[in-house]
Amino acid sequence: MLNVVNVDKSYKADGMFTGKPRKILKNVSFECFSGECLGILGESGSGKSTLGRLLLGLEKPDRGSVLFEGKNVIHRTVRKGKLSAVFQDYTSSIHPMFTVEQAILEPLNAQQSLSRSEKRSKVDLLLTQVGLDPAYKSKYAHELSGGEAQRVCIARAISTEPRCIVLDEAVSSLDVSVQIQVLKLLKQLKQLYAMSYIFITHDIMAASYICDRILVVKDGQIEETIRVENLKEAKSAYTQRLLKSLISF
Ligand SMILES: Nc1ncnc2c1ncn2[C@@H]1O[C@H](COP(=O)(O)OP(=O)(O)OP(=O)(O)O)[C@@H](O)[C@H]1O
Repeated sequence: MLNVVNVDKSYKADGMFTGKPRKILKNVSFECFSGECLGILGESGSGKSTLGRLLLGLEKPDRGSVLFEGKNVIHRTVRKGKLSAVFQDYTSSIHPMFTVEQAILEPLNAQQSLSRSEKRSKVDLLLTQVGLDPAYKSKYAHELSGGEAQRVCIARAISTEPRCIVLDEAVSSLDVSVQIQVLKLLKQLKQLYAMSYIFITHDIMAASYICDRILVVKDGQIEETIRVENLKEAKSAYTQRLLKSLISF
């Protein structure tokens, strides 16, 4: 369904137009299958979020391509309504001047097929599906807790019934107890909407709870691909280190 083929990506060292480019992603190839939750696990700076932006068509690879159902995601029409995202920073993901209803309606408004009243009742349904009372629709972002705000971001991400959601550290900023609730919710919604997830994280516990398969990224390369049930046999030093830290904890 989502195919990454021989992708390279570099950035200028200072992020500007001067300086020597540094290769952040090196010949990355993999596929995320329909209905799968694919984890992308790696330490800070390994290139996970860069990969996430390329998957969403927000940036262009220097070499190679990202194909969604055979078509390049760089074209807006290929990803519109079918690919969506939930990021770590839930507070800035919701426009401060928007009510929850306006935030959820944003992607829905691009859909011509729904009438205004259909869109309104869809907002109520989406809020219920993410475990929030429909009365939340008149609240603003600053009136929400972290967990509530992330639920609103999830409601917005599923509003167009996408085929795939890229979740970049989507639970990392939440309290541990709220993380578990949101992970459970994501699992239920994945079933309900028959979606795929790309779950970007440095948290092996969260990844092993929600993912079917995990790609371990190191220095911009895929070090290992492993099914969650085989995690204990992971070869990469990074994964072994993470597993050990869990056991000693
Ligand atoms: N727009 C940019 N311009 C220049 N360098 C960048 C840019 N985006 C990312 N980088 C660099 O690319 C490297 C990989 O960053 P990236 O955010 O993809 O890593 P990550 O694995 O997601 O890290 P973290 O877990 O800390 O978020 C970092 O060294 C970062 O400084």
